[in-house]
Formats: sequence, C-alpha cells, structure tokens
Amino acid sequence: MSITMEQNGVFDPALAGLLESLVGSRDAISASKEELDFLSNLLQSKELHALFKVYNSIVDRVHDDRRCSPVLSSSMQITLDVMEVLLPRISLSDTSRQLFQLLQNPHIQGLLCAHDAVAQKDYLPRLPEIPQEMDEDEETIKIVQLVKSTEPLDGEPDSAEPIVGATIKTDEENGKIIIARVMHGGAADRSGLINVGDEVCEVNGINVEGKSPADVLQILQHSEGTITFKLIPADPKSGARESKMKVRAHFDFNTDVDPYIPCKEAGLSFSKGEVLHIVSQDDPYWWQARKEGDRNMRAGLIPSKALQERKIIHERLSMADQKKKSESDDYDREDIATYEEVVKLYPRPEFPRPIVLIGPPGVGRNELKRRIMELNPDKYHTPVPHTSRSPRPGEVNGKEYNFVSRELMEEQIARGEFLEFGEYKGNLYGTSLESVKSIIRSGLTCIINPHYQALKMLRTPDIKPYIIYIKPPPFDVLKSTRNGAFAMSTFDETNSRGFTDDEFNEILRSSKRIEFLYDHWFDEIIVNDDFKLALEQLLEADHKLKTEPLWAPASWLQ
Ligand SMILES: Nc1ncnc2c1ncn2[C@@H]1O[C@H](COP(=O)(O)OP(=O)(O)OP(=O)(O)O)[C@@H](O)[C@H]1O
Repeated sequence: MSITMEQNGVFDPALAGLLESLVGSRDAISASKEELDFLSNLLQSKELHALFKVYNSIVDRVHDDRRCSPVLSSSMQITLDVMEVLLPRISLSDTSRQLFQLLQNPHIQGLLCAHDAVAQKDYLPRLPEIPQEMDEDEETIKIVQLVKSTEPLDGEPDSAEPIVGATIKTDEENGKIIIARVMHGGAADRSGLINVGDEVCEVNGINVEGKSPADVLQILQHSEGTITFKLIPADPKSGARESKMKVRAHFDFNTDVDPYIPCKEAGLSFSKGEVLHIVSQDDPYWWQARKEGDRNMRAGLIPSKALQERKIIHERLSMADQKKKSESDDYDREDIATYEEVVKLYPRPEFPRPIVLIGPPGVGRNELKRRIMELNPDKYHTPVPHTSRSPRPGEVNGKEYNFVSRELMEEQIARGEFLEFGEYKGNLYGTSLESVKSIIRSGLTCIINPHYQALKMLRTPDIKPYIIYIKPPPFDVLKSTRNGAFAMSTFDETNSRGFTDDEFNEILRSSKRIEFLYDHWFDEIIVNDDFKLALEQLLEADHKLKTEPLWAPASWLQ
C-alpha cells in the first residue's frame, strides 16, 4: 500500500505519527488488508484532518482564556419570551416587526438551539451499550490525564478548588479510594472521563491502595502540570446532565463556618436573596450550584433543601426551648424558607405588576404612595376602599369609597375576598382583592400599602406583586428626619402632634418583626431616611419593573 502524505498544510502531526506507526507495524497487526487500508485511508483523509484542526483550535481557546464559556444556556427560551412581548407591538412599530421576523427565522432559531445544546453540554453521543463479552472478573481500567487547576472557586483569591474539580473518599465497604463528587464545570467534569464512584488505583504512577484520602490529596498537591489517574470505572450511566433550575436563596450560607460541609474548599458561600443555578441534585444533602451570572463556570457545594430544612427545624426547636425562658415569639415563623425556584419575568405593558409597599405603621409608606400618585396621576392608581358606612354629603360611590351594606361586606370578608379589613366606630372598612385586579386589568400601575399580613393573599400568580419593603433608618436618623420635617404622629388619632421616642421605638420594633417574617419575599428594600431620595428610588424601581426582566417565583408561570 502506498502512503500519500497530505501536502496542503492541513495535515495534523499527531495523525501523521499515528499513520507512520501504522505503516511500520502493519505486519505485526492481526487485521485483514482491507481493514488496514481502510484505517490508513481514514488517517489520511482531508475531512479528518480538518476536523482535528477545528478541535485543536477549540481546545487551545478553551485553555487559553476560557472565552468559550457560555453566558447562559437558555437563549431559545429567552427568544420565545421576547417574541411573546413583541407580538402585540408588531402592528405598531416597524422595528418590533422586523425583530419579530428575524427571531422567527428557522435558521436563527436553529443556531440558538445549537448554542443552548452546546452550553448545556448536550452534545455527547449516546452510544449503544458495549456488549458484555468480557470475563466477569476482568476489570476495565481507564487512564485519564488532567491539567492541575489553580482557578478560584467563587472569585475569592485564596479558595482554590480541590485541584482537579473532584472530591475523593474512602469507600466504607471495601476501604478503596473512590471519586465522591465531580464538580460541574471543573476539570474532571469537562474531561467527561471521571465519574462519581470510579475507583482510584493510581495517581501519577503511585499506587493508592491502602492510602487515605488525605494521602492522595498530598500526592495531588505535590504534582505539577498534568496529573494522570488510573481508574476503575463505576457504573457508566452515572454521567448526569446539568439541571437548569434557578433558585433564590432565603438564607445566608458561609462555607467557612458551616460545621457539616464535607469539603470546605468545595463549598459555595452565598447571601440571602442571591440567585443560584442548581447544577446537580444528585446528592440528597449537598447540591452543586453556581451563582447566576457568574462567569466562573465551576460549581460549589451548597446544602440541599432537605438538609437546610432539617437545620431550620433543629434551630427552631432549640429556640422554642429558650422561649420558655425568654417568652420571645420570634421562632413562630410559619414558612421554612430555604430556596424558591425562580424564573425571569418579562414586563408585560398590558398587565403592569402592582407595587406593594410593606413596612411598619408610621414609616411613611402612605406618604410615598401619595406623592408618587401626585407626580403621575395617569399612571398610578390605588384601589378605592369599601365601607359599610353611609355616604356623607358630597361623597360619590366609587370615588372616596365603594359604599356597600354591612351584610354584603361581611359575606365577602367571610369568603376571603378582602385583602385587609377592620372596624372603626361601628363601621367596616377594607380593600378587596378584586379592586386590585381591576386596576391591573386596566393597564395602570396599582400601588398599595397594605398590612403585612395581606402579603400571603397578594403573592399569587394572578397578582404577581413587586414587593418593596420600606425600612426605617436607625433611631437617631428616624427621629431627626421626622422632627426636622415636623411629621405628624400616626399613632395619635387626632394627628396633631409629633412622634414620641416610644413611637419611634415601636416603628423599629415592628420593622424587625416584619423583616423576620417576610424578608424572603422582598423584591427590593428602600430605607426611608431622606424622603426625596426614597421617592426617587421608588420611581427607579418602577422603571426597572417596566423595562427589565426580573426574577420571580417559577410557580407564577406554570
Ligand atoms: N423620610 C421622611 N422624612 C420626614 N418625614 C417623613 C418621612 N417619611 C414620612 N414622613 C412623615 O411621617 C409621617 C407619617 O408618614 P405616613 O403618613 O406615610 O405614615 P403611615 O401612613 O402611618 O405609615 P405607613 O403608611 O407607612 O404605615 C407623615 O407626616 C409623613 O409626612
């Protein structure tokens, strides 16, 4: 057989080497002439060499600067969302129509789907299972080479991940060293060759039989550059695909102080309110996650929902014990708030999300609502309350109040149709849920400042509220701003004097309670110290609500 070397510059040196050794050892290989010719032709084919060139340049780039890391893996879903938003506008604006047509184009959609498949690593071929012809006792060994990593796990310079993106442990049954966890996006995961449960036989030629995980870690720490593992593969089906779930954390987690985390360096610290991308829930106690929007592609360990729930229940039980001594009722929170699945909610101009101002009585929510409505009366509306009292001269039904009979109002209250209600001087007053919904349907922005207990009724897929917590500043600032503006105490029925120190303390006390009970539901916090600034922040929040996709409970879209 004659070997014709490719001369046009696309010849890959590694393939050339392979071809040479094939020629050199033809006689020693027990294969037919046809088979050898086929292999030889394949190794010389232009297509294979071009493919290698592409592969090599991708690998070089990934290793160079990781520019190939995807920003997101749901571009097709976002495209569909954008098309939904554009649809009602295509008859109104030429630009919207053009963009809609572009996004509708099958080639563009095909490109985005391909992008998402690559970003989700959904490209590995699914090969049929290898027939089990070999001897039962014979074990397959795989040799895997990884480049030792020094990349930080979560942006902190001194927290290097466990070297190759995998953790190891001793198998309780047979005392062997096995792969305990493969961190998504880490070197081991990217190789696609190391799976949970694989038994480690050798590291850099050193037999690890009888060694402890700490000994193996030492070998890894002292290795430079490439690390070679000899592994006995576990169940080949264990290569799990990455989940797409995003959650908002309702608690703080600090890997440095958590007493239970199996490997501190592999943990991912986060703060309450942060959105996390859960990439694996394979382990019932420790999930793997990365921070949403974090370009660092490596995942870290976080407590699973079940583990965190257990922790909270345990804490509450010990608080309940203390309560017997201190009589505090702060452990009484109903929710066990751990993680909430979230999705990005796109603004829908025909159904603007209502703004709900939550805060302690007297903090200034009423004043903020009044001023924002005064600034833009055609945009913001607040529901007209219901009352069972008779109209006074000059009062118009539906303007100051919706005047209804006491019987009807009592029936509606019993049916749970009121967000809040109360009795004053023998008459019922309240705000109905329907009055909020009718403002939403009208396309205006509903703004309300209900009692915090109304939050449960409001936080539903029908209403989709944007909850802003109006927080009081510390005592001294609260006192000086209110006294400086000659603010009238709302604790005094006649509204004819300023706030007392006790009342300022009451505002702060009730703010603590609201935060304890509901802070996991706040979409935004505005501190009402300087009134003008607080009002500006409220206007900015509304602008964001109308123009940006924002995280909201996933259950609202189902
Ligand atoms: N940042 C501020 N600086 C000075 N005075 C303020 C500020 N915010 C509110 N006030 C004043 O405080 C008083 C109480 O405010 P408001 O009437 O809004 O309270 P409220 O209705 O009891 O409270 P909320 O509606 O928040 O439960 C009003 O006189 C208001 O003008």
